Amino acid sequence: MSSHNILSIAGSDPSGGAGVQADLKTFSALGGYGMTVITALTAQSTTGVAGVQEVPADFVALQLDTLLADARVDAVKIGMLATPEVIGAVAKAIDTHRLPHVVLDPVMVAKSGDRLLAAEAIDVVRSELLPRADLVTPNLPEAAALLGEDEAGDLDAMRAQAGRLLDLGARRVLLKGGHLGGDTSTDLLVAADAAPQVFTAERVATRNTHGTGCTLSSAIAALRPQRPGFDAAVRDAKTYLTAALRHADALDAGHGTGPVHHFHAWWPTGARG
Ligand SMILES: Nc1ncnc2c1ncn2[C@@H]1O[C@H](COP(=O)(O)OP(=O)(O)OP(=O)(O)O)[C@@H](O)[C@H]1O
Ligand SMILES: Cc1ncc(COP(=O)(O)O)c(N)n1
Repeated sequence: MSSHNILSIAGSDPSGGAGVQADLKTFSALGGYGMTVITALTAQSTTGVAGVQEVPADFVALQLDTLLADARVDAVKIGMLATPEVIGAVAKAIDTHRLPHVVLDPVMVAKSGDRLLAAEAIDVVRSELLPRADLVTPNLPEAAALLGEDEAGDLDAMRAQAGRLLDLGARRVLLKGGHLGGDTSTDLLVAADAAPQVFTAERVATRNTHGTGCTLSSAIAALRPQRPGFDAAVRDAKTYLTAALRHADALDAGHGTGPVHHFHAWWPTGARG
């Protein structure tokens, strides 16, 4: 079988831990062929974001239309979008090119606390992108911002908020519980037409968690064309992320919150599909 083309629409992180750099490493490790449309440059390291240079929306549209006039895309991961105008360009491309398996990571704030999405753009993510995504993967602060509510503090509150995100028009929601703390890290997958599923992994004792959200969403996009449904793709993506976290301390990529390790030798060939 020919390989799958996986497109990342996201920002650039020079430190290689998040953004399109993390996405490409993930796609390759999981057997996909990676493509990118870059929405913003960041000046960023493991210690934080020094600046953001947004790409004009019409140039994001030109990147998308040029690529998609030529190449088949089998799944899409959307990350940092920066402005309402860029969100509009991406929403239009999803419709025009009928993009399949769209995984939306609604990136708002970097782990370092720096803003990666204009505050006024949250309404546009809710109205333009949530209904167009096949799966949206918010962390707890992002879910709270999309709903205009306080952050969930336990699994019951996560269930309720995930349900309200479906009410807003999302097809499927993977609400990530990484911010809850504890010995395990638990995420909740809900869909309008299926029973909720809980995915729990050991919490890896590392400070190197830069790009965990980027890695999980791009692993889901890479695996979805190789799996029968999103539940199997999410299960295996979480296994991949947990292994990448376990190997993170082998890297020496800066002095702050370091990246996870996309070292594909530990990912069994059979699991690539
Ligand atoms: N220390 C850890 N050990 C194992 N899994 C973790 C750990 N930290 C986070 N995770 C998992 O990583 C994924 C992303 O976590 P989180 O909820 O922190 O999302 P995020 O804040 O969007 O990530 P990012 O800050 O990279 O955007 C989730 O599946 C979460 O359960
Ligand atoms: C370009 C880009 N995209 C996404 C993130 C979020 O990742 P994190 O929350 O781990 O900082 C980031 N820091 N930079």
